[in-house]
Amino acid sequence: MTDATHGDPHGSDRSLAAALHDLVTAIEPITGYRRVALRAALGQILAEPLSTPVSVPAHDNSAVDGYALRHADAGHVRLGIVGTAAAGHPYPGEIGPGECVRIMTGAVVPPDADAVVMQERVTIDGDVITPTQWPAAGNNIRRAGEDLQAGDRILDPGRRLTAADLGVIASTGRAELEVRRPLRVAFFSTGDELRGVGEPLGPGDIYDSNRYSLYGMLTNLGVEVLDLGVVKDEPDTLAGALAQAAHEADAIVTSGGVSVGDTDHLPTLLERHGELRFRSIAMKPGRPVTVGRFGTAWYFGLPGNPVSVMTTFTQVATPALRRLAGEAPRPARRLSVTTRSALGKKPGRQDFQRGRLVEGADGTLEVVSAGHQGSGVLRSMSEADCFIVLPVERGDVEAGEIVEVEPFTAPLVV
Ligand SMILES: Nc1nc2c(c(=O)[nH]1)N[C@H]1C(S)=C(S)[C@@H](COP(=O)(O)OP(=O)(O)OC[C@H]3O[C@@H](n4cnc5c(N)ncnc54)[C@H](O)[C@@H]3O)O[C@H]1N2
Ligand code: MOO
Repeated sequence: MTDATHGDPHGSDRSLAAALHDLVTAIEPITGYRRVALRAALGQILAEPLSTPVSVPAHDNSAVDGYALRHADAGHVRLGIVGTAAAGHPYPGEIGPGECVRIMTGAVVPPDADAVVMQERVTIDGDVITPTQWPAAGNNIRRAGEDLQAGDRILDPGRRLTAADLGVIASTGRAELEVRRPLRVAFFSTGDELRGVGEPLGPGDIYDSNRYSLYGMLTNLGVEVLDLGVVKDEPDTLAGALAQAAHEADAIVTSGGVSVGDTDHLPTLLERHGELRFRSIAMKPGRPVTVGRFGTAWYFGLPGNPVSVMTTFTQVATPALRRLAGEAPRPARRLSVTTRSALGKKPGRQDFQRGRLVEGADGTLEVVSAGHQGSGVLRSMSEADCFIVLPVERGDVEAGEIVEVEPFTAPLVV
């Protein structure tokens, strides 16, 4: 058959950046909010501005175990210990000239003291110390409010809360907060060749790996997942699965069936029963990525090749799902590093090659290729820790050239 018969839906590929900009602009975040206990907010999206009613720390306190003293006493050889301050047990009295207070890390610094000497810097004789090295005024004192000042805005709505955020919020005494309801994402694999793990394979069959990598990426994104299994390459069956998914979820992610073969029905179904926004991007792998809407649900049709699924999920679906979930924009972090490997590249598409960051001879970061770059070689993803992002117009890259990398991230660790 000729091109005239088939046409070329990829003929005028758009850049990923332009397509994403239009897509993210078109997406309105879901609504729906709930009040949750602090721990339940981990990985959820904050829906209110958070300010702190208290300063953190609340008081000037000691950074070390030692002795709180008056800096004006710097000439004194000997200081009498008049009391003790421990965390949670402030010293209630006053400190006069030539006096000091035994103080533990975290204890409130008595109002008369203006420096703390570490206990390793004194000699002790009964109730008397002799500093062997005088601290400068203010030394070893953590000032009230040096972390947060009462009234400070600490977090903005749209933030997906991390472990560090939970700690910061707890430090202000807050027990409950308002978060957005989680995004609900239905996903399924398409393909007559697919078998579930644990099943025997017939001739030409393969195991459905995409539903596992998708499950992992969706879960790491912090959304609620609805696994609709494997759907046959049959238009009515696919239309039924899409209708069910659109009914039950805010977004649908599928793998396979978006290219131009006789069993690739999804773009046509989207045109007929939904709204097709685009079905091709100048990216590799993942060119036939297909995006649109079914009913009220946003639809992401990821090309079936296992590496294409993971690449288009991170580069296309992730920013869109984040926006839909109500998360504030978070541009991918890219770094310029030297490539130790030569990289094959044809001009025409933006490449997302798989790489591994390594330490160069002078301690700087370098990247090596994660091996065979075929879009079916999933091992290259699992061995990689970054994408090597090569611009559309670039050709081959020689070892020693500077390239951009995008490290894979574990979003909820800190
Ligand atoms: N004539 C053309 N053919 C192809 C083009 C093109 O432009 N013109 N584009 C190629 C590109 S690029 C890609 S990517 C693929 C995408 O194809 P589909 O999305 O239609 O995916 P399938 O054909 O269904 O599958 C592709 C490949 O991946 C395997 N697969 C599918 N699902 C799974 C799964 N759940 N787990 C593991 N492996 C899966 C499938 O068996 C195929 O080998 O189209 C090119 N063709
Ligand atoms: O875009 Mo396809 O993903 O090159 O294999």
